[in-house]
Amino acid sequence: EKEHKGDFHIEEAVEWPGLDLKLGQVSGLALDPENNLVVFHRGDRVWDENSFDSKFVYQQRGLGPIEQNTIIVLNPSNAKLLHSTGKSLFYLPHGLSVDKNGNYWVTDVALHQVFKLGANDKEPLLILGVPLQPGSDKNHFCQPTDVAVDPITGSIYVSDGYCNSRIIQFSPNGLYVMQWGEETSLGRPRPGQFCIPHSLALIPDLSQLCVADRENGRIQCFRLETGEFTREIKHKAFGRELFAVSYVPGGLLFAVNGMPYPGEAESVQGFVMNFSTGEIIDNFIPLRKSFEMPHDIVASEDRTVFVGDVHAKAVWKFASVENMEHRSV
Ligand SMILES: O=C(N[C@@H](O)C(=O)O)c1ccccc1
Repeated sequence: EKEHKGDFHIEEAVEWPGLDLKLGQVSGLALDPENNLVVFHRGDRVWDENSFDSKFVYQQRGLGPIEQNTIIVLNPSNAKLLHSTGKSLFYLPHGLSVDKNGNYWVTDVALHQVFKLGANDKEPLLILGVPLQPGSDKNHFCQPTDVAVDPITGSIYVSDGYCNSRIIQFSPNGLYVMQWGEETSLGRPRPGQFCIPHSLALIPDLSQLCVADRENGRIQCFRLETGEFTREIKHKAFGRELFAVSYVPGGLLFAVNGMPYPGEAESVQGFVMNFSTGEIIDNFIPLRKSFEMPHDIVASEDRTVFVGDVHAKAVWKFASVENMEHRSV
């Protein structure tokens, strides 16, 4: 029995049939208001070293948008397909979140855009950014990675991105409000500096936004209203890269890291943390197959966790189990 603190322990739900869903690269996961699993995937398209030129301009626009439905909604127990949408809209899906009204919010790193889609609409309700044009002003993104909407204020937060180092806040109807963040300078990364802000976890009850600062291998959290830095969560066990974060009300923070660099000790895995102390209380890996590039993580209030992998093209489900010692008393 592996070491873990307290009585919280999760392990793969091996009855979940989501490992062979015949999806493309799985880039984003979210849970909708009915707690169904929403998956954002790339169909037959892949992001590889030929996808962009040195100025971050997408090189395969001649292929046209992905023909398959890139947003699919699954029953969280048996992975049955409930709904799908998002065909002929996207080139390289990346981030996904679902707002309290069930709208899908996504980012596309090839289009350098952010989209709001109604659950049953074909036409987007809102688009931010200029198609296929990278940039770093108020109207352009550069490979935006994720988007999150504050359920209380309706404010929109975008993590921008692979080739920018900032978080931008927009008003509920998409007007630029403010931004914060800067590139990591040489030496030790300082608060508010990013090296690929890669995933967002919005914490409405604490009015904070936490960011997976991917290549700095850390989580940084900020005040929603001001962008003021509140804290950093970083552990040696994360290794060099921290890919994604997800928060569940009640105070647990979930994360996944990256594959270890050659010779590095820290293995690729999921983490469960106590948000207020930042302490790791459990970690987890699949029983079936292995993490290759776990790219997004989403957790529900009953502590069910899903992890999507962009290289394994798989979605694992994890569930919390009673601690074995508990049962013996
Ligand atoms: O990080 C990369 N990709 C993943 O994050 C993703 O696929 O979202 C990547 C980096 C360099 C070249 C090609 C891909």
